[in-house]
Amino acid sequence: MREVTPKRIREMKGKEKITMVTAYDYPSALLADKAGIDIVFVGDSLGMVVYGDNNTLNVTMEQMVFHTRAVAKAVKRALVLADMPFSSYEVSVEEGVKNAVKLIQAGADAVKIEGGADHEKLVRKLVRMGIPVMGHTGLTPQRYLRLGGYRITGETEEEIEEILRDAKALERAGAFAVVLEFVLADVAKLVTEEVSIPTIGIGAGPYVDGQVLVWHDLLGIYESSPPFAKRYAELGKIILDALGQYNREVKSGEFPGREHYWEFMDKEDFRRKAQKALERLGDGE
Ligand SMILES: Nc1nc(=O)c2c([nH]1)NC[C@@H]1CN(c3ccc(C(=O)N[C@@H](CCC(=O)O)C(=O)O)cc3)CN21
Ligand SMILES: CC(C)C(=O)C(=O)O
Ligand SMILES: [Mg+2]
Repeated sequence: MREVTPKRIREMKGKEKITMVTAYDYPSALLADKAGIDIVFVGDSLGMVVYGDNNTLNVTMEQMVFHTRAVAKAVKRALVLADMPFSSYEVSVEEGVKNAVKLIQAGADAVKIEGGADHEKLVRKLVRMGIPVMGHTGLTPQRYLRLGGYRITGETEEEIEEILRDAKALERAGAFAVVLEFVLADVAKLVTEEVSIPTIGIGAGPYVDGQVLVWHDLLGIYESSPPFAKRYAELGKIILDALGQYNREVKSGEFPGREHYWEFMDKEDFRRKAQKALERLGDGE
């Protein structure tokens, strides 16, 4: 059992802000855990930032299982959370349960689903069988086609009602937290006051119980980050500079330098051995 548990996350509401960041591979997860992040999250955003799609709809259970395994091997302290991908839980509660189990068996401590009120039965079932669940409302990227793109939510009475209904349904069904994505800050504040479980915002302002960002946005290695993401570094630029320098040094002969290769000290010794080796090859023909 890792140090940060769903119970601990629940207890942080109103006391200490919850930090969450995505990670999709072993070295990244190692760093996120070392930095003291509370929740290391294998998001289905990997379909976009790792696999190059322009939405998250093609992400498969197989991909989520493989990336979750790599991340779970690295994390010692943080809670490991895995996204349920599009179509892995909508068809039936049975299928949702089977797929959630696959992510848990890959090393996740909890799973996240998009929506709330529509999945109350699934959430209740998972929680009763011992799988902690995080919900997700506001902008739900798996509804990309119906939404016609990614935009802010919570502007109309109907949307505010829908977001509140989702959050309350998740609370009732036993979810341990809920993500509020791209929600007007006033609405996120209202939801945070209305439910007893922590709210974790992304593009939802400061009046929430925690924040989540996508790895590639935070570190500056993705060209089309959402407008609400803060870039804490420009790793893309650093990587580009390093690769450019490598390319130039190989072309010019500067790399490999003397410290990066090994050679015979005694050239006569080498000449004799090489001669023997060449002769033996000749015999075999
Ligand atoms: N790299 C990355 N970061 C994210 O935060 C993220 C993903 N990917 N993929 C899954 C979802 C999708 N999210 C997004 C993506 C784009 C916008 C965005 O750029 N909105 C624009 C308008 C875009 C449009 O017109 O389609 C805006 O200015 O509001 C918002 C949320 C958040 N999530
Ligand atoms: C944007 C976050 C909350 C997410 O669901 C993801 O990264 O997949
Ligand atoms: Mg997601």
